[in-house]
Amino acid sequence: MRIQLESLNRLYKKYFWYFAFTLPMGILLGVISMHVLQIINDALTSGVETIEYSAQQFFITIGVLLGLGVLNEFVKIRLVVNASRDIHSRLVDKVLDSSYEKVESIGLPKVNATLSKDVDTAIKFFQVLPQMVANISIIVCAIAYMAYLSVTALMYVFALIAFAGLSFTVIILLSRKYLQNIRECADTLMEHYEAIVKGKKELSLDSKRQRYVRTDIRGTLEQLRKNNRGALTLFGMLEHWGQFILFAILGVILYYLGMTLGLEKTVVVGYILTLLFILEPIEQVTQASTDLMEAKVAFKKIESLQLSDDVVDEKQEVAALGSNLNLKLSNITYQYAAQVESEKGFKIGPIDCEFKAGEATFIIGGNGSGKSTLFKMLAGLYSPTGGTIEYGDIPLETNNIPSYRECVSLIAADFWVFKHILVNDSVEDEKLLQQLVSLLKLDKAVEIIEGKWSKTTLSQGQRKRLALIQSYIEHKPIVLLDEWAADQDPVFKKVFYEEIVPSLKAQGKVVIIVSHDDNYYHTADRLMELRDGQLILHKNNKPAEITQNNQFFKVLDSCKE
Ligand SMILES: Nc1ncnc2c1ncn2[C@@H]1O[C@H](COP(=O)(O)OP(=O)(O)OP(=O)(O)O)[C@@H](O)[C@H]1O
Repeated sequence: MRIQLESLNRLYKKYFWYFAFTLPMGILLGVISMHVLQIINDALTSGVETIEYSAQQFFITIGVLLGLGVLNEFVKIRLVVNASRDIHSRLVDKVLDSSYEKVESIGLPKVNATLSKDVDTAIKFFQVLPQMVANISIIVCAIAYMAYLSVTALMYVFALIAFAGLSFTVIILLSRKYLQNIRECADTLMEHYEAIVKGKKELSLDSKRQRYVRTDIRGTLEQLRKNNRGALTLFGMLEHWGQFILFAILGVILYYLGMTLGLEKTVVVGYILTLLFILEPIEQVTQASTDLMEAKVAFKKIESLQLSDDVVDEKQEVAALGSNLNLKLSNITYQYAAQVESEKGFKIGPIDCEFKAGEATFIIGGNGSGKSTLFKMLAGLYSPTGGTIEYGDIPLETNNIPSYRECVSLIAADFWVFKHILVNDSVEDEKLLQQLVSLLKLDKAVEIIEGKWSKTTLSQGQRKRLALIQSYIEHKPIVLLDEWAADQDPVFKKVFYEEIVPSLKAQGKVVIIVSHDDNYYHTADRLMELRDGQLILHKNNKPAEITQNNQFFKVLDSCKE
């Protein structure tokens, strides 16, 4: 598949005027630099009309060179820093605007590697391109000057330059494979780093596993070393080969054209001076070609993630679909792609079921039975591969799924607590937030400072309580809780099942909970089981009426006063 470098084209368009300024300016600076060289050469060889005139020419020209060079530098710096910010922020937008399914399938290490490494490499494109154009223009001007001095000598120079150009191209093309491999190794290393940090506990307890992990990482590092060695050897060769060719040209001019064929002294000196002058620009151009190649590989990597290209209006709020509505699944299925070629991927469904507003359904099921998958579908994070989900009487489709998601509050097994607390700007909700914090015994563990939790590095049970508070004060009409109570003390389990869940029901919410707390199954309106992707009804209950005496209702009432 040929990957279009969309992000590069977009940046080209956005910064067209920067390029339109800096690239011709680079050429102009090249021409002026050569003029300086010409003044020096004239002063050295053919003599000058007056010393004053030549000196005046010289100092005015280098003054102009300084002024234009600084101006060009300002524009180049703006181009680089603005483009760098844009690539970073565009990539963040792409991750945010891509579907959950997409980001999940790419995986954290790849997203991390691209955000941290590729962007910085890609930005080299904007750093080196203007410099490269300026250097190329110096080289072109130098060639023109040499042609002016002697066309015959230039033919010899050209023959050697053509040979050098050909060899440069071959070397750069050879390096491409190494660069791609290096980039792949960076992804694998990110995965290893994630594993050794997240799996530190397991590794500390098992030296055999540590040995395996160490061997794996060393394998990747060895791959990286070999590819780095290959790429750096080629790049090093490129640099020295370029220098060698240049000295070879100097040798041909000095010994063959000058001393053997008797080329004029002014021409020989002019050639030698010019070639020495363009030594650095040539080195920079060769270095820049390797940087550009690396930048191109990084841009390709960014594009290959195939993250969303939609431009989402971030200020536009997505309206929720509505509340106090039933959630109905008709013939719903979800099929994962096969992990191994010979086996079929896991399939959930077909499921027919209605979750009523004001009712709590508990779902039980063994490991791998599909509970998390079902929750992701119910939350609108996965699109079912078959069947329809209706909220109220509205079938969920691509155009209304963002509005549906606004109705859902999910605490998944691998939940995340953001520091920023989303709470309505009302006295009642502010009070409710404070009450919830103290009811769930978090007031000693965490503070609320300027609308944020003071910290989120708490125990798993405490973090889950923070997540529950956030979920509660969001007032969303569908609440999905994946084994929320599993990490809680008996006292919090009791508050949860006997007070919080009844209060959510009383507010007319659809409440679905994955639970294995059989002591509290009687508090559910319905107990269902997921078995191999099939949802089976176990029993319908008539849970005891909510007593207005319960502690949580008192808390709610106190907030209303
Ligand atoms: N991203 C994925 N790609 C392919 N298959 C997957 C993916 N995620 C889960 N599965 C498969 O789907 C099946 C159900 O997984 P799911 O996580 O929904 O089960 P679960 O009931 O939540 O399990 P647990 O109680 O262990 O968390 C499993 O067999 C799992 O291997």
